Amino acid sequence: MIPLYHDFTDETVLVFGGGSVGARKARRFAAEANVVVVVSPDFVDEAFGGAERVREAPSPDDVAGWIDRTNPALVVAATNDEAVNEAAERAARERGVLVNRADRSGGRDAGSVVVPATVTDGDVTAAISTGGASPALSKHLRERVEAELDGAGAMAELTGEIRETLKDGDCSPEERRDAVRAVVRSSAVWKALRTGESKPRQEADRVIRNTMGGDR
Ligand SMILES: C[C@@]1(CC(=O)O)c2cc3[nH]c(cc4nc(cc5[nH]c(cc(n2)[C@H]1CCC(=O)O)[C@@](C)(CC(=O)O)[C@@H]5CCC(=O)O)C(CC(=O)O)=C4CCC(=O)O)c(CCC(=O)O)c3CC(=O)O
Ligand SMILES: NC(=O)C1=CN([C@@H]2O[C@H](COP(=O)(O)OP(=O)(O)OC[C@H]3O[C@@H](n4cnc5c(N)ncnc54)[C@H](O)[C@@H]3O)[C@@H](O)[C@H]2O)C=CC1
Repeated sequence: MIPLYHDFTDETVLVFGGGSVGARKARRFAAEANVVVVVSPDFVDEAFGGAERVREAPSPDDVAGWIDRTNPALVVAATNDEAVNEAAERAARERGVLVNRADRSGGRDAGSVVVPATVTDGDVTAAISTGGASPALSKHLRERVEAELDGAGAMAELTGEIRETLKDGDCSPEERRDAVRAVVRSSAVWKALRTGESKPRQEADRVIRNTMGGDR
């Protein structure tokens, strides 16, 4: 499997199953997707991220109709009824719609989607999957990576600005690459971004001056 980031901004996500797994996936996708619809005969007492909840218990034969009516980019099969999850997977696949089986780890068909554990800081996103082998490990590693990514969003923003400034200047692409590499490696810049004790841009400019001066 190859991780690819998918933009759901203008898309619909259709979730079957209103248990805690359906709720977690609904919250995840409602943070970005235009519309998230959860179809289930009952709903656990948890947040669904503002998703639309439809109280129905579709039979395996009914599932395709829901996909046709809502026209989703992704179907999440998160019921505790294997036949319904199976039908959702089949109907989605027949229509060329992405499908996430929450009740399956191994034996995936081509085109299936795994929801990874995710850490986000600003525009920076890290995703962790164990190929389905151990979701608990994905969660544990996500918690560890969270600390590592602290300040990464601000670092992306700062070095994004620096790249633009250097592109407008008269340095060569090699000099620009070395300067940006030095900034992202600088513990002084990271510290400034994380603590606010000094000005990140000033720290970065100091690092760049040293780099441009050949002091590497
Ligand atoms: C294949 C996959 C399909 C998919 O859902 O996409 C899948 C499948 C299954 N999960 C199961 C169990 C658990 N899942 C979690 C947690 C998460 N599960 C997530 C993803 C995935 N889970 C995909 C693979 C990801 C990968 O490759 O690693 C995360 C990362 C993302 C998310 O769901 O948002 C989220 C952590 C989010 C976070 O915190 O960051 C916990 C931990 C807990 O609850 O504390 C447990 C209990 C402990 C355990 O069993 O490990 C079971 C058994 C059910 C049973 O026994 O009945 C199955 C089905 C099976 O194994 O057959
Ligand atoms: N991917 C993951 O992270 C995890 C996956 N699982 C798997 O996902 C499945 C769901 O887990 P939970 O939410 O904990 O289960 P749950 O039993 O709490 O919830 C299942 C939901 O599906 C609903 N449902 C039943 N028939 C339906 C139908 N015909 N149409 C629509 N909804 C229907 C139920 O009413 C219930 O709301 C489990 O079968 C389990 O194998 C479990 C834990 C974690």
